[in-house]
Amino acid sequence: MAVEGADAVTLADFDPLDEADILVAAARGETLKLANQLAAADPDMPVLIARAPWIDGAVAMAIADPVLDLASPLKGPFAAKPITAPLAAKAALKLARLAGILPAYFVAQDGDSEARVSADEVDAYDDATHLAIATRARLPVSASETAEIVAFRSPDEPREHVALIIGTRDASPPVVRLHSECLTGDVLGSLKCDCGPQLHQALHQIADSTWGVLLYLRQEGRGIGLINKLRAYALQDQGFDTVDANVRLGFAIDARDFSVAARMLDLLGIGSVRLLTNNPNKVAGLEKAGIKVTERLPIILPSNPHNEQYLATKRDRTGHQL
Ligand SMILES: Nc1nc2c(ncn2[C@@H]2O[C@H](COP(=O)(O)OP(=O)(O)OP(=O)(O)O)[C@@H](O)[C@H]2O)c(=O)[nH]1
Ligand SMILES: [Zn+2]
Repeated sequence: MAVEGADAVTLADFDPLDEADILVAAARGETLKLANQLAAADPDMPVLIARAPWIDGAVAMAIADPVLDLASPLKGPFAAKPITAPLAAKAALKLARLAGILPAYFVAQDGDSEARVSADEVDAYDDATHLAIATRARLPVSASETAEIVAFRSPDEPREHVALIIGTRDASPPVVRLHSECLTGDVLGSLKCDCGPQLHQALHQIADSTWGVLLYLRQEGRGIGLINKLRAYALQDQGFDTVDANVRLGFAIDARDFSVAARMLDLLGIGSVRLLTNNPNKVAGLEKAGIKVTERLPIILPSNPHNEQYLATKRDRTGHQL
């Protein structure tokens, strides 16, 4: 049972004897000073924290959520236990990322479960090959009155992605922008990142070219979801940068999978692109998934006092060419 989803009633029902251990990401185990214990030494493995009598629902939430570290310094000491089902433990952490919740669970060994899912099924869930074109329509936008929108979805995944095609298609490689969803930047005009201005600049750069495509990918928060991104923002308010905030939460620095974008391009019949990005990982991700990147086009916008540090971190720690 997800720690963040438990309340007193559901937890008592799930774990009447208060003996469920707690599974967290390895990075969280490190913050909790468990990494030097043998059972928690593998940095690729989640960590199983042995349940102690003083670990109630509130303490479990403090274990799960690093944003609470300042307000409720953790008690401890915590003891790590060996993980008997490592594939299932890893799949559980991936499931948390897909669901946009904190990677922390109460673990009961036996008992009834509402649903069963295998590690393979979790892996297959976001497999980009399941994506198909659902529909397409004309969509005049401010950057181009003749744009066309194409929507994509896969049978199990509720988040649909879209492509906006601008200009007149010919045999030349289109200018392509992979834009990852950012509700705060795209919709609310957040100054903490560069997403909103990049989105509009990209649409205009595409409109100025012969033809191009903007892929709007539902990868909010670099793939960790809106609420976890806002938790990362709360950690940034405590002094951590965007990289360390993700790691403290127990996620990869960048959890996106660009094979989704490659699949969308493939379905549109596009095999080579001129990619608008400063992020070498986007180039590598597309190339690895079989799309040829003939050219990388920079997309640079002026910083503001609120995103200066964020952009510097992108340049210094995640290899962005800024
Ligand atoms: N986890 C997390 N995600 C963030 C943060 N700031 C912005 N994002 C997300 O980062 C993504 C924006 O990245 P992009 O602009 O697509 O890509 P990029 O890696 O910066 O590369 P470019 O193509 O050079 O812009 C969006 O999904 C945002 O929601 C943050 O501090 N933490
Ligand atoms: Zn943003």
